[in-house]
Amino acid sequence: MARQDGIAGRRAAIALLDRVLSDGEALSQIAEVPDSPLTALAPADRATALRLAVTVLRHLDQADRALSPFLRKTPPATVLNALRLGTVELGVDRAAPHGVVNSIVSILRADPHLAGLAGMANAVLRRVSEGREGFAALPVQKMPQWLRQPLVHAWGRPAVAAMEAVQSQPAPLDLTAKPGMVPQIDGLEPLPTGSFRLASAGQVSALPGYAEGDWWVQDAAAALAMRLLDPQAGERVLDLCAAPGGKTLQAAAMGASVTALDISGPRLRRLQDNLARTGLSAGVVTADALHWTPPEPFAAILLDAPCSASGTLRRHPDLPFVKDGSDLPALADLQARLLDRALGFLAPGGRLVFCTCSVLPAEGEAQITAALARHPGLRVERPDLPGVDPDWISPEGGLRLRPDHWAERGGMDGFYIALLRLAD
Ligand SMILES: C[S@@+](CC[C@H](N)C(=O)[O-])C[C@H]1O[C@@H](n2cnc3c(N)ncnc32)[C@H](O)[C@@H]1O
Repeated sequence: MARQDGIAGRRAAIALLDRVLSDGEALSQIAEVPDSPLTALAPADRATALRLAVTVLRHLDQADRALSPFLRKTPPATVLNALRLGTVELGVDRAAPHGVVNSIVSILRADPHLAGLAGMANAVLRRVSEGREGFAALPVQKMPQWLRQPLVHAWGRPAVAAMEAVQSQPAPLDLTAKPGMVPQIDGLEPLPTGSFRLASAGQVSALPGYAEGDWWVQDAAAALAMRLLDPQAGERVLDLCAAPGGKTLQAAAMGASVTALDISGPRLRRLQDNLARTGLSAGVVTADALHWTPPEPFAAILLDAPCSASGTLRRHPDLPFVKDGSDLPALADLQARLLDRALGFLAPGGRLVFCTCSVLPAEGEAQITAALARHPGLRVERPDLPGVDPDWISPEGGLRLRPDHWAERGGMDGFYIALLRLAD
C-alpha cells in the first residue's frame, strides 16, 4: 500500500489499540495473524504503527487524564483510541499539532460509522494541544493491581515506582556479541556485564555487523543467565525452552556443543534462522521437555522456563492490558515440573541455571526455595560475575534483576537467575 502522509501508520496503530484494549490480543499475536492491521502495510508504516501503538500503551493512563476534561461522555472505543493516539503524539512525541490533528480527523472522517464524531475529535485534540506542556507532569502509569500488589509486597512502593518510571520509557537496544568481538556501531555503550547498549535502535538489520552475524539482540539481564552457567569449549550443554535462541547462540559462540530444545516448531524456526545468520551451530530438538529424555545426562543445563514475562513490560507494554494474572498458578506449577524434570537430566555434580523473565518472586525466589526443599543435596551457588552488583543477590543465592537496576542508563529487563549444583 502506498504511504499517505502518516495516515496508514496511524490508522493501523488505532486498529492495533482496538485489538489490544477491546479484544485482549497481544501485539505479538496480532502481528502474526493474516487479518492483522499490519498486513499489506509498507515496512515504514508498519514500524510507525507498532511504535505509535506501543507508545500509547505506555502512556494510556496519562492520555486518559489529559483527555478527560474535554470529553463529556466516553466516545466509542475506536474514537477514544484515535484521541489517545493524538494526545500521546502531542504530549509525548511532541509532534506538530497541525499534522496530528488533521490525520486523526481524516481517519475518522473516512469511516462512515465514525465520521459524525470527527468534529468533536478536532475540537478535543486542539484543546489537548493547547495544554500539552502539562503532559510530562502527569503521574507515570502504574502496573495493574494483580502485578503491582505482589511487587509492592516483595520490593516496597519506592522500588515499584522506580520500575514504573523505567517502564514508561522505550527500552534501549542491548546486543550480545561473539566472544572477543566489539561491534563497531556509533554510540554503542559497553556495559559492565559484557553486553553492549544503544540508547535507541532504528532498523536493527541495517546496523554494522548484523548481516555478518557478529552479534544478536538480547537484553543485558537475559545475557547473564548463560554467563552464569559458563559453558566450556566442547562441553555438552542442554538449553531447555531455548527458542528463539538468544542463550543458545551465547553457548554455541562460547564453543559449547549445544542441544536446544523447545516445544514450539515456529519459534525453533526463528532459532534456526538466528543460528544461520550468526554461522553458529546447535542440535535442535522439537519436544515437550516434560516428556523428552536425553540420550545421556548433561553436566550443564539452562532452563529458561515459560513465565508471566512480567519483567519485559517496557518492551511489551500491551501485557498489562491482555493479562489478568489468572495464569500465574498454572505457570508456577509448570515451572516447578520443568525444573524437577531438568534436574533429572543432570549428571551427578552437574549444574543447572534456572531463569525466568519475571519480576514476581513466585516465579523466581520461591521456585528455588521450594526446589531446595524437594531435592536434598541440591544447593545454590552464589553468582560472581563481572558487573553484577552484590546487592542484586537475594537471600537464597539467586540473582534478582529488576527494571529499575541501572535506571540511570536505561534500566534492564526484570529477570531471576539461579545457579543450582547437584551433589556428586
Ligand atoms: C522464555 S521463552 C525462552 C527464550 C529463550 N530461552 C531465549 O533465550 O531466546 C520460553 C520458551 O519455553 C517454551 N516452552 C514452553 N513449555 C515448554 C515445554 N513443556 N517444553 C519445552 N519448551 C517449552 C516456549 O515455546 C518458549 O519458547
